[in-house]
Amino acid sequence: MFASRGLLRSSRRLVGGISSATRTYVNLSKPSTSVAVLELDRAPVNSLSKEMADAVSAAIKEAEGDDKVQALVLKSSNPKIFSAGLDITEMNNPEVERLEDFWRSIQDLFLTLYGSRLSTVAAIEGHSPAGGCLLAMSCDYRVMTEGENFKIGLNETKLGIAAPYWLKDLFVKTIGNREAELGLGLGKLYSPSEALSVNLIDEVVKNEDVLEVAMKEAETWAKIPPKGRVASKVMLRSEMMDELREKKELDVGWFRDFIMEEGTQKGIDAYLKSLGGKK
Ligand SMILES: CCCC/C=C/CC(=O)SCCNC(=O)CCNC(=O)[C@H](O)C(C)(C)COP(=O)(O)OP(=O)(O)OC[C@H]1O[C@@H](n2cnc3c(N)ncnc32)[C@H](O)[C@@H]1OP(=O)(O)O
Repeated sequence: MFASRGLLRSSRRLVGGISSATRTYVNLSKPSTSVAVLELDRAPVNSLSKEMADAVSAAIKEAEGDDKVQALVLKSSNPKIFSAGLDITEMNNPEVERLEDFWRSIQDLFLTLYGSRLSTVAAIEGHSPAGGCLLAMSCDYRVMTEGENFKIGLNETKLGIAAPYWLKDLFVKTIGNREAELGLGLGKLYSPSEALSVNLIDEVVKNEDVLEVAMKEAETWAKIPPKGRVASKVMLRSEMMDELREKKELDVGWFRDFIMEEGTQKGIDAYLKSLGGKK
């Protein structure tokens, strides 16, 4: 067994170039010469606030800055929650300017992770709804921990919102049009075995094995000569990324208008209150 926590702690270093408040949201380590590990670490549920999204993007770029690193494992500090997706409080009664900046940070995170020169392996520990599923789908390979109560998928419609067009495109690319119609329309959250059966993930493993399996997979990808590997990734992914780069501000406007609608706000407010039954 890979001694994940000890190893991460011993090789942990801080991400440079970002504020000290932001640093606390991610841990970047390099347990082997060619593989870096990026741990999401924003309690309680690794939700993606603007600062969290910026921290993850910065950490990916930092890992890319090391020429020896060819692969990255994305994991969680919480064994039951990979990421609860976007921080819903960012969309609840927001200041317009902050809301727009938040969305730009989410777009940038997607472009950074999906377009990384590194081979990326998601070690999906537990729940991974919505934006969590976006992180996982942006990777090259997905390993998820077993446990039929864990869920992954795009449940946006259940919050009364819609996934942006580029997330819909990524979903279609990953699981095909028909399954995406069902998944998006119903806001379906898949158990690990269901997710495997529709190719949303690539492997289901025991909780205690997830990092070891993800590391092994990352080492396999890291051994592929980077020139051809990266060129293939660019061929497969650049069209979608170019389109988003071109339409970034249009997409910001769509997001802002959608979120600021009174009906959307009512839905988000009710959903947030229902979470944990505490708010
Ligand atoms: C047009 C717009 C397109 C925008 C696209 C949006 C994509 C998104 O990502 S929207 C976010 C969707 N995410 C979810 O629906 C997940 C919601 N969370 C959960 O289902 C559960 O929290 C969980 C299954 C992940 C974990 O369950 P658990 O029982 O362990 O924890 P909870 O008691 O529910 O939560 C603990 C704590 O955390 C707060 N919280 C949970 N998720 C979020 C979140 N996404 N953003 C902000 N805050 C979140 C929850 O309210 C609890 O807070 P309190 O302890 O203060 O009550």
